[in-house]
Amino acid sequence: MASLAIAVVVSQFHASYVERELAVQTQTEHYVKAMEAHVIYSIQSVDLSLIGFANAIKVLPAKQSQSAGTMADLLSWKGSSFNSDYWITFVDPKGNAIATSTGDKVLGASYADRDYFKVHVRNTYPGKLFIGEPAVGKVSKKRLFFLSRRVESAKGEFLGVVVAPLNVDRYINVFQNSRFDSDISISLVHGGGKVIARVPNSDQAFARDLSSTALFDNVRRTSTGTYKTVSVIDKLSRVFSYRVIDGLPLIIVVGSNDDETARLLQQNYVTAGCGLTALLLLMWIAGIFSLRTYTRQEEREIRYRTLYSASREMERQLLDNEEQRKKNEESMKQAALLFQNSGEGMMVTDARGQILTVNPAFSLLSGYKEKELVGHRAYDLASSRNDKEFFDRIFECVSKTGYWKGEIWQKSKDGEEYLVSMLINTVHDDEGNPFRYVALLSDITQKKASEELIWRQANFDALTGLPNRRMFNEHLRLEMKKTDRSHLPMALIFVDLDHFKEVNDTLGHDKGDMLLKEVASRLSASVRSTDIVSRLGGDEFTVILSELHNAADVVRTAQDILRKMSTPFHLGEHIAHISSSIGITLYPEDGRDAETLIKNADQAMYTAKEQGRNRFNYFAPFMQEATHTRMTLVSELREALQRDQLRVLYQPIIDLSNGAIVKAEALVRWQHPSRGLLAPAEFIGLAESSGMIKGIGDWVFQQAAREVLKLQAISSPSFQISVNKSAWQFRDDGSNYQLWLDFLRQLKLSPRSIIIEVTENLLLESDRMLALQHAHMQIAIDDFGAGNCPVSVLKQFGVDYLKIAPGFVAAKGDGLQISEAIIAMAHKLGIQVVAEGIETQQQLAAMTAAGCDFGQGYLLSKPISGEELEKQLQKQYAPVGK
Ligand SMILES: Nc1nc2c(ncn2[C@@H]2O[C@H](COP(=O)(O)OP(=O)(O)OP(=O)(O)O)[C@@H](O)[C@H]2O)c(=O)[nH]1
Repeated sequence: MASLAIAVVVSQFHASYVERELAVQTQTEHYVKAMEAHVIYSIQSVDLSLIGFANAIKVLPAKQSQSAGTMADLLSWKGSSFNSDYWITFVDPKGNAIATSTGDKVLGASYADRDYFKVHVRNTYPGKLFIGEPAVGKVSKKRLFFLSRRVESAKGEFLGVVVAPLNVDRYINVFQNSRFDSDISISLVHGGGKVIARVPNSDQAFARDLSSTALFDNVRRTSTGTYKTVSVIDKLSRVFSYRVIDGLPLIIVVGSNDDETARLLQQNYVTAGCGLTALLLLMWIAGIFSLRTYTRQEEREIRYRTLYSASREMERQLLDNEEQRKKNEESMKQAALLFQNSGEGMMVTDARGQILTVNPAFSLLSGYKEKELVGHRAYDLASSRNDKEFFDRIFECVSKTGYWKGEIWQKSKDGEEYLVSMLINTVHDDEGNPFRYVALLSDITQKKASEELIWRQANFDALTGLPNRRMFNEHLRLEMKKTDRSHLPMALIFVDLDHFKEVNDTLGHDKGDMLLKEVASRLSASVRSTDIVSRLGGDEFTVILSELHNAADVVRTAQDILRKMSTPFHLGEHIAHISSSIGITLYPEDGRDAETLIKNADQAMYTAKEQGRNRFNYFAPFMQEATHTRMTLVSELREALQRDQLRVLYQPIIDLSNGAIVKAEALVRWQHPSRGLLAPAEFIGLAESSGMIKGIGDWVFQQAAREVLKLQAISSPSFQISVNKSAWQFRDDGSNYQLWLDFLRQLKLSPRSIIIEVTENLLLESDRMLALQHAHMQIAIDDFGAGNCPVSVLKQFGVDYLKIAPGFVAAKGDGLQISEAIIAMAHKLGIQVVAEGIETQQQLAAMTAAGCDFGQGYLLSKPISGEELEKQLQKQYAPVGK
């Protein structure tokens, strides 16, 4: 029983010993992990600053990276965030300290012999952090170890080394505070062998070389482990756990004093051997002891766990930090890459606006190389188009918000101005003062130009450059508002050219365009610079006379416009004579809104046309009625064709030699449901202006063709009907000639059955007349003598008939002589002549005597229906016997 009890006690104490040894090992391992986390964390945060500086120096212009002043500026910027644990020094390529973040005078101190400098000269750590051996600082006399990085220019040239000396006291304090047991030793050892920091005995241990101790025997075998040895520093036997920090030349070593374990074990064995008598007592004591041991162990266990979870937390933070560091490093690299390769121009200035650096895209944009710009004021690059107020506004905005975005005209090296969209951002120092301004620029000259073009096209008339209808509407509303404020009336003037289409018809569209341009400049010259001239379209212009002080100004302007429009227009080799009709309305007198004013001015203008053109008219309420009638008539005319209200009447044309009806002129009439039979003069103008003339013209042509078929059957195949074609129809694309010919072919009618009556002026539209001639339709010149057609043109176009204007036919004396001259001339040219408007026997006799070929007029016959004409022809051709 006793031996069993002893065996139980011994085995219990042995188990307790093993457990304790394991516990000591676990404890040291936890320490190692926790301390490692702390060291890595601290080194990485210092390294981030080094990377930041290396990158900042990299983008500095070459001259500045060698300037102690600039470097001191740059380092001192961050200086405030450093505590006394570390600082940063920039060492030039020769090893001389140039500047330091503490602002200390380090000039002259040479670090060329330091390992952390030499490795970077040899470039054995490209792009990597180097950790130098611990040493006492040359100037500070503190115990330090060193982190350093090589600094290169953007082109890879060696610019120097940034070094952060770290005060080892920082680690000593942390290690000291982490120890909850004075048995424990914690050391940070440099990979080269020298102790950086150790507790306890920090003074003795600093820079002590451990490269030939058991630690390095173990380290050379494996990067982490546990071993037992007597410390060379304090001569105590310890269980040491160590770990080489991943990727860094640093080793964390934690030792636990082994003496207490040995002593406990020995004591337990002796007690166990004291005999059976003491067994129960022993068991009781041992029970209490082991309870105490367990209690102590439990306490420790809790502390280990706490420490362990702290170390895990640190590990986690470390991982996060590592990620953050990588991200930061990456984003710094990307920022540098972006700066160099961005398509957008970038410029960095100091707080006073002096350029520090620009990127290649900026050089491309401005034409200046970086070195030509550094040190100059950013302001100097702006074009003189921007005035001082503009810059004042920018500075005010930047100083208030730190930010400005807008468009600004710049001037390139070769003097060319270009527009950029610019974004200015401020970089502040740690005290919140502006430190740098970063400007991003992109050239928007082209974009702006095309936007402007689009805007111009949308708002201005391409031919004259005047505001178009859209812009006019905007101006009108604005001017009305102005009037509301100033209480000075405004006049809206509509100007429409008289018979402008004849210019197009006779001289061609190009000359018409020239005339419109000239009209635009004459109108602009008739008004004040504050008045607005617009072109609404076609030959329709408007003038807004704003803020009128004197009502007489409107009349004066209208008269001036009338005079200027009736002054001959020199269009190349031609001279055109036109006039204009003007409508005037007043705001606010005649209408309160823009639509009403526009309608009023249009009505007044239309009345001026009706009253004989070349005049101006003020709007009066009765005009509304007239316009209303006109509008109604237009909509009724639209339906007239479908409702079969149009009629064609035929006025016989007599062969003056024998009195026979040999031809007829087709004349259209509108059988209006309430207004009776309307003559062409009452609706053809409307048909032309509303675009209905083509449909009506085609319909008349078809009616005439059908009728001539019947009339030829009754009389002779030579019977002809003439149809009038208005100038408007000739301006059409010409495709309807083909339709007409097709129609004649369908009816098996010769093209010669139809005569096309045109005015003299139309004859000048040569190509279309030739097309007609080609189609073998005959041509008659209507109202001959009223226009100014050169005789040579008649011959040139193979005109078949001249119709003498009724005015000459009716006239006696000179008028008769003119008719005789026309007849003689026509006959010489092989052209036959029709006398129009014969109303009396005398006129008939005179024309017959003058040798005129054909006659037409009320004396001979009024226009009659197709059936009536058929009857008359039947009578004329009835066999003589009947
Ligand atoms: N050359 C030219 N002609 C145009 C342009 N725009 C419209 N026109 C023509 O301008 C003419 C305007 O015709 P209207 O005002 O109806 O007729 P008008 O001959 O001036 O006769 P009234 O106004 O009744 O005196 C039409 O023949 C259009 O084809 C243009 O840009 N250039």
